[in-house]
Amino acid sequence: AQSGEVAADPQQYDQAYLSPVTIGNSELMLDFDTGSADLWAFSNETPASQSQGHERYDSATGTELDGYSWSITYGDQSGAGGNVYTDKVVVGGVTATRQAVEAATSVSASFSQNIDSDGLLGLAFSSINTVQPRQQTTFFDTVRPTLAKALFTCDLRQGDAGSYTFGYIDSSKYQGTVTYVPVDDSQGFWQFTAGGYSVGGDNATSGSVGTAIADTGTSLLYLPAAVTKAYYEQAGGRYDNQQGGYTLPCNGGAPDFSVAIGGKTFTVPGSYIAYAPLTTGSSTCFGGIQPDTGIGFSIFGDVFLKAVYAIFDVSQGSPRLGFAAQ
Ligand SMILES: N#Cc1c(N)n[nH]c1N1CCCC1
Repeated sequence: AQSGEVAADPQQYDQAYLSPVTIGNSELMLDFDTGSADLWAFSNETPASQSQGHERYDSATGTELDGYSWSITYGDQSGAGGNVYTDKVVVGGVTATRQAVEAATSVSASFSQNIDSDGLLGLAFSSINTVQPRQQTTFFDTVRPTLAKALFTCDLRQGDAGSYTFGYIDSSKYQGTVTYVPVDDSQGFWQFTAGGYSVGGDNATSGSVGTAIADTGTSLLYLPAAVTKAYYEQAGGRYDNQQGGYTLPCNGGAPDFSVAIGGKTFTVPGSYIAYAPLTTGSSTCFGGIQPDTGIGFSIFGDVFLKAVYAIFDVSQGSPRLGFAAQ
């Protein structure tokens, strides 16, 4: 049975985390994304004008799936599309011998400009993979029958290298016990229900967050508008229409944010919520908590995930998420 571990290296401000993946004879840095289900890469088929500075997958090592294509648009309106091959993919020593690899023939500007990232490795459910005419499986779903345990874990850190593991839980990476909650995979996401919250450690947990997804591909923590408003009232923040979100002082006074999941409380340090200065040297920061208005559910992105050890587990038949304090 296979198991393995791969580093998750943070980009500036922990905007995304990138991990080394070998595809055929190419080694690329991919953004592991539990919020999508396509494994795609810059490739020899991506126009040079769009791929300056990126490592590229050389599809010569793959077997083309004739007549297959893919096209994806993310919530931030970025996107990519192209052709499909099968090839050998290795992540932290875990090998998928015939993994669907989606070679980009076109990528949107934000992908071209982010030269650290050579593509994405989707870890949501394969039901939302975009390959046509026949949907393909994610790397996790491809290797799952060969794994020691049918799960992967995520240990993201603030401003430091974290890791993903496949096939095993590393108990040295968390403190205390793991709290598991059921996952509703009907929309293809790692969707769960979050409970009451509190700001700044005041134990009067109020309200309830509700339906949420665990999404490593999203930088911030998107919460219901009322919860977000309550946080910034205590944090001394304000909604800045020009910035398109809440901002707050960078000065280290931001209160912690706590949320109950499975009856256990998990806390995001205030320092994670003073996310990044509006511009270099500014004493006003863009907030790491933003309203989830229009999304349809809350998104527990990297701002939350780097405060916990997360276990994405399908070993029990129906899927579940495990959280433990880091
Ligand atoms: N928007 C968005 C988004 C998301 N909710 N999960 N992953 C995302 N992206 C991965 C690369 C670009 C955006």
